[in-house]
Amino acid sequence: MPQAKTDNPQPTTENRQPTTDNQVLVKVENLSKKFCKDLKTSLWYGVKDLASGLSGNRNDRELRPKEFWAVKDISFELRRGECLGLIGHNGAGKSTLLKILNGLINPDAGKVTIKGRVGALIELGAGFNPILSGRENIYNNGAILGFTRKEIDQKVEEIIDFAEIREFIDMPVQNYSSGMRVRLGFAVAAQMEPDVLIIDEVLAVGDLGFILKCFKQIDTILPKTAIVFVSHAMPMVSRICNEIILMDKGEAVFQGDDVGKAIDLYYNRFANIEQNVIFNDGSVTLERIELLSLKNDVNGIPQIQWLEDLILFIDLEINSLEEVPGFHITIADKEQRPIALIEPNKKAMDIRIENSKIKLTIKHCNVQLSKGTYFINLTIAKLGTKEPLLRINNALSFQIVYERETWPPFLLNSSFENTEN
Ligand SMILES: Nc1ncnc2c1ncn2[C@@H]1O[C@H](COP(=O)(O)OP(=O)(O)OP(=O)(O)O)[C@@H](O)[C@H]1O
Repeated sequence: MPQAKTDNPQPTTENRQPTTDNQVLVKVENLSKKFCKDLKTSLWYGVKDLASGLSGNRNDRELRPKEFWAVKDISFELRRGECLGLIGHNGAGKSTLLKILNGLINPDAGKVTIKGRVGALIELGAGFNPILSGRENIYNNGAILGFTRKEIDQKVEEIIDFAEIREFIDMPVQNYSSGMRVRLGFAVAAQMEPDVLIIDEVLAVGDLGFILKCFKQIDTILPKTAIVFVSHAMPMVSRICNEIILMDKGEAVFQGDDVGKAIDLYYNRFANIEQNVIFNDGSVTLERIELLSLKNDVNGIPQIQWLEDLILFIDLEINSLEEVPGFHITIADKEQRPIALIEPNKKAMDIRIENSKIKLTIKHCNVQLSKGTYFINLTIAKLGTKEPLLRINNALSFQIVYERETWPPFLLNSSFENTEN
């Protein structure tokens, strides 16, 4: 049966390769892992596999009833200085892949070869003995990584300082908060100078101060380390990864160094978000919200070319209103973070009142939002107050089209024109 093979040299700092070394540290070849949806059937298959394994009659590449591929045919290589991001929706197979890399589970097909010392931060608290203190766990983990007691003695203070939990270091880990466990876990994994560092989701549990510290540490060790990083936080992925695999149902649906493109594909899955009326006091009804666009995508989402004008039409039916209301319009990005306000001023806004209707046209010239999907959130309030009449999130989604994939929300059209006096 194929095994996750970990080829660990004696973990001394002397045998580390120079940073310019192009040696492949993680090699994953056609890795597959299947699970069974039903425990009883799974146990039955286990017994059958054992018997057929003995007679050498096992077919690892076929699914039996109730089985599915959690990881299917994944291959990649990682060298020092490379950080691979694994992204995908819940259940895509990311953690299963990490667990195979870390030797926690065996694959059904394929092979993993890892060279050097592996630091892993896979599940919150995994790898820690809950009844031992933080300090004792540092020694345990260090020993598992192959360090001698003397070597750990030299590192332990650095680890405690990095984790910033000195006050609690002699308390049993089971009494730590989740953030404290992550701090200790990352400090051990990253400060032990691993050749390969495997990080699952858990970083998100840390507070911002600690996350920034982790980024700094990752930047420091990356030239000497190969990193595999799983996260749903795309800003984190884009910040540290230079390779990416987008997984879906265990398979790599996108793989390469175009991190922005993979993130865009990931988000496209969630582009069709429905309008969400948050508040409506009944005084106005939204009849139409539309963008002037020449093209729609396959899902009917209007598209605007980068640097084109954004022209927005809003028609309201007045039910009971004494004066023209104020319009507050925000643009949110794919993660629903508000990234821009459209402040309708007299020049860019045209308001017409026809019978019982308000027709508003807003024009914003030369849109410099970068390629991707955005959402318009609309609040209509009494003029000069914040008292809302109607609030709708995702009133409209639209796409900016451009050939360049960029992660930041703005791609500014910089030029030296008009800078000279
Ligand atoms: N031990 C197991 N037995 C049976 N099924 C399992 C087992 N471990 C994981 N699975 C299944 O394998 C699939 C992949 O799970 P995995 O945890 O790898 O996904 P993931 O991409 O890490 O998801 P998330 O983003 O939610 O963490 C899921 O359908 C999950 O239910």
